[in-house]
Amino acid sequence: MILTVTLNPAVDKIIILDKLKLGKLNRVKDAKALAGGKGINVSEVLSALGVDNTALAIVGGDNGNLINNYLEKRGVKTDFQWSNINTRQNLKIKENNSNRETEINETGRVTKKDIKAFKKNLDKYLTADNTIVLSGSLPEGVNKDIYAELIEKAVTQDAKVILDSSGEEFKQAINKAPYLVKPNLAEIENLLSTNIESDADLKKGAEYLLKKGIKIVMISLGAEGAFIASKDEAYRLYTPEVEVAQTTVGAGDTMVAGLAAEIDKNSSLKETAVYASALATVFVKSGSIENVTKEQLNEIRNTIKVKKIY
Ligand SMILES: Nc1ncnc2c1ncn2[C@@H]1O[C@H](COP(=O)(O)OP(=O)(O)OP(=O)(O)O)[C@@H](O)[C@H]1O
Ligand SMILES: O=P(O)(O)OC[C@@]1(O)O[C@H](CO)[C@@H](O)[C@@H]1O
Repeated sequence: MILTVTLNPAVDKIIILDKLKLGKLNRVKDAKALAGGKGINVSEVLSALGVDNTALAIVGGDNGNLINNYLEKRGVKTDFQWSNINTRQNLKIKENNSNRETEINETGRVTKKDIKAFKKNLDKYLTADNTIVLSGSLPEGVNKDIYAELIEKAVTQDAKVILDSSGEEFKQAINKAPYLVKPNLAEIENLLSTNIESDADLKKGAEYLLKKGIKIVMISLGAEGAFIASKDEAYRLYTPEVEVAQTTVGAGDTMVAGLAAEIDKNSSLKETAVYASALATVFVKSGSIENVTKEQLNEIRNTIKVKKIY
């Protein structure tokens, strides 16, 4: 089974307007509030695909209730730790005239008690049969080594950990050898303090992570596609150009959902990468995975070009 962990979930408030006028009154064309946070998005995609999974998260207050109800309506299985602190709200501003997206994410906060209870609950899921997705930033009140600590525990139970994080917590976590990491370009550049401009640079970046004992490295490159590597093989994937239907927010999470689904099935590295890339691209093109048909997914899948690096 697949489990997703979101220590810092959010209500995503999406605001759509023609052009954002800073320092002026702006009237919005459309607005909606969705359940968000990276692991929760992964669970939503998996559930829409009919892949068995449970979303674990710390939630609280009215925003926690909104997330809970939203997921319940969509048939997403959850096992939430309830906090006395209201879950954060993240603002996403989409400008129709330019397609520019501006994200304003709150920090989020939990107590030591929330974390202790969450970890205790998570322990029961750490078994060899499970694939565990650790995703997103950490709220205030959580130590930066928490992902490292959770990976260390999962590894001793032979659970496979997929990690999508950044900053200090990412740096600490990679030393505990999660099964797969999915940095985007900025995250890997930041980790290595270098610019990545070529396939050779991508290969070097992936090698740095593989040497730590990580089995698979998937580097997502936005509209440019992705790069995947294990110690035995590596591929550069070129995805087709598509028009952004709504927003690219959540494209990375959709890719992680695809990776988790394929890894849980023990698919080949190439098939895993192609499926995850196709899913992310079809999400960008359609605005959601909910209404995507198998035919639409296959159409994108067949247009992805794959170059073998080694
Ligand atoms: N503009 C785009 N056009 C086509 N495909 C895209 C676009 N943006 C993202 N994708 C697809 O989604 C994948 C993940 O995107 P990206 O590298 O931006 O991840 P991310 O930064 O983790 O995303 P997120 O915005 O969810 O945090 C890409 O590898 C690609 O397959
Ligand atoms: O602040 P974090 O945890 O880094 O990212 C949170 C977030 O921006 O990521 C998701 C999209 O990937 C959104 O649902 C959510 O608002």
